Amino acid sequence: MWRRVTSLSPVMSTSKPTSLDQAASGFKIWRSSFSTETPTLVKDGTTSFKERNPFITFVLGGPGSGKGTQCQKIVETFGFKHLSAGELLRREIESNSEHWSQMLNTIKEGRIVPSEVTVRLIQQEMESSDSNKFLIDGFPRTEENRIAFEQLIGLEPNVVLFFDCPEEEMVKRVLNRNQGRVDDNIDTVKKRLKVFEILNLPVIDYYSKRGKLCKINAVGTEDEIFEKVRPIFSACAGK
Ligand SMILES: Nc1ncnc2c1ncn2[C@@H]1O[C@H](COP(=O)(O)OP(=O)(O)OP(=O)(O)O)[C@@H](O)[C@H]1O
Ligand SMILES: O=c1ccn([C@@H]2O[C@H](COP(=O)(O)O)[C@@H](O)[C@H]2O)c(=O)[nH]1
Ligand SMILES: [Mg+2]
Repeated sequence: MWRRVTSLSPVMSTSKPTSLDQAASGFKIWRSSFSTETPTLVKDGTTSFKERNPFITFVLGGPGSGKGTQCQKIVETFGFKHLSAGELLRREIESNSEHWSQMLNTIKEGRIVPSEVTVRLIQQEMESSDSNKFLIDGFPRTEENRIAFEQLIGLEPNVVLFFDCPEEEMVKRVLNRNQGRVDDNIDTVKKRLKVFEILNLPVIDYYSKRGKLCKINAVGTEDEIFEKVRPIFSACAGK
């Protein structure tokens, strides 16, 4: 059972990534079910997921920066499998899965769902996919997310895209999105922007230092932005 342990504001003043992430979710996690050992991840009885040597792209950026829009174009042009972490969580909520109400509240408040939950959902989707090229959109949101992915999946991303967009533009896009999302309102957007700045920017910084970051100016039309994305994948796809 998840239990509310803190409010958002004290979270913002602490600097420890692990407790930050847990507190950002607003819930205590059932740590007992969390193993840090790399699982065998056997897909068909013979090949582990890791042995498939998948090409993994993390797609990061603030709320409304255009991650989903650009992922769609990458899928159409380069045939990747698109996994939106937020979408996977929304699907869990819609299917009334265990903890759906905690997930819904977390999303309404712009906080972060525990890593274990999100990584398991991503893992299931990757393992059951026929594709070997993945766009993981909106994940990792925190340093703890990043570490949990590396430990559970046993892999790092090949490339990390970062859609860099001014806050004013992101707010405008989110408020005009009109897709009925519970977090597309000004109060939640303000919280999501804060969470992005405090928890997600350190992840972006980490990948920048590892030489994996492709920073893209996300201002312009959707097509203009895609023309900056295209060369990143053309190099490996021959298109
Ligand atoms: N370059 C652009 N110019 C104007 N509007 C855009 C652009 N790219 C996307 N949009 C629109 O902005 C909204 C947000 O885009 P999108 O859903 O792709 O963002 P996102 O980064 O996935 O956001 P979130 O993190 O909230 O899921 C959508 O309504 C989309 O149609
Ligand atoms: O790894 C993740 C991804 C998302 N969330 C929660 O979902 C919402 C919406 O995510 P989008 O990527 O914008 O669709 C996000 O604000 C978080 O509350 C998450 O917890 N962990
Ligand atoms: Mg999105």
